Amino acid sequence: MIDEAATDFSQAAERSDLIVLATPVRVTETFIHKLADLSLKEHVIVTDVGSTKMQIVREAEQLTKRGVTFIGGHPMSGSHRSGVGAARPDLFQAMRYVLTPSAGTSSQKVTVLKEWLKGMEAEFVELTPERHDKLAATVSHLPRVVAATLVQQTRRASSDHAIAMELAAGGFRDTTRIASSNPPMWRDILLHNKDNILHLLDGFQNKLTSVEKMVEREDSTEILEYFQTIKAFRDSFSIPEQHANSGEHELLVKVPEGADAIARVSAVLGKAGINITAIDMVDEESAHGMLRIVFRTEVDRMKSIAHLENANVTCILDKTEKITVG
Ligand SMILES: NC(=O)C1=CN([C@@H]2O[C@H](COP(=O)(O)OP(=O)(O)OC[C@H]3O[C@@H](n4cnc5c(N)ncnc54)[C@H](O)[C@@H]3O)[C@@H](O)[C@H]2O)C=CC1
Ligand SMILES: O=C(O)C(=O)Cc1ccc(O)cc1
Repeated sequence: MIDEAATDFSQAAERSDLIVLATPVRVTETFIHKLADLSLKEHVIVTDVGSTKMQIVREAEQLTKRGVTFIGGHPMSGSHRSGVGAARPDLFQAMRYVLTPSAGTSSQKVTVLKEWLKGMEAEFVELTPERHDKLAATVSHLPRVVAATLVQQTRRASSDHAIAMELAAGGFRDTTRIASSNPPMWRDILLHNKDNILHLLDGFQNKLTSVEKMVEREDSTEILEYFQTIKAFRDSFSIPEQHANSGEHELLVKVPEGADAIARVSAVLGKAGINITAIDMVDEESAHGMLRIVFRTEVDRMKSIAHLENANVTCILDKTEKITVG
């Protein structure tokens, strides 16, 4: 993935034709600030992939004032995972990629940037930073807060009833996957998009209150209408599914402390000719680490369970699988 690495940001930036800032959004602001003091190449394009745009584009005005082209960007795809291990060649395929060129940005520079990014096979869409932040708050930022709060609520039940999480089914998993997202990244997003998020939270709380009231009233007609109207809207659009996001072909394996789990499990699956999309430890701090293996297909996942069963690997598959290996 990396042909040549550099540890000195300033030196690398001054040699670059394209600079893509891919850090948490508040860190991105500090890098933009640093770039403003450097002697960048005349034709350089600076862009970013941050989940918020207004504050970043505002910060980048110091670059534009110096004649440096900055075009804000936000690929609308990713996952709850972070780090290079979460990368996939098709992660952005057919997904929307928002660009926020300013009024003064030359369309030729936008074309050059799209040319650089074309290998991602994303669908570009141009928005103002304001519109982007408002819409991102609705479809991405508020859902994170809701998922996190849902998990927080469930945590209380699980501390009173150990069996609670064993009862959680696919619905809980689908609704809360994003609660496992990268905390520093989301802290920064909430702080950057504060006003839009606060506004939505206000509306959301009102909606919860209406649900509360109709349940209190035991208003069966209203409750039915509520679910019907929402279902009709949700069924009216489809969201392209990325395997990396679905979590459907994911296997969680509990491994004992100190085990060279990744190597051993990879060896078994490699010998069986099963491709692994990603493999990593998800709970390195607990005595029993949790190994997450992501497969491209459900067939690969099922085959893997069988191969792990047959192999002498001392690990216990996640409780929901009810299978013991070794
Ligand atoms: N994860 C996702 O699904 C998506 C993320 N984004 C945005 O992309 C950006 C990057 O997110 P990810 O790639 O997911 O995160 P990541 O955690 O995988 O990568 C962030 C990188 O920033 C580096 N970093 C953090 N603080 C730093 C600092 N002070 N100085 C230098 N480097 C620092 C980290 O070492 C890491 O390599 C964020 O702005 C996020 O809002 C946009 C679309 C999707
Ligand atoms: O995990 C998911 O499904 C996502 O929605 C990924 C994502 C995270 C942050 C963004 O700014 C855009 C997309």
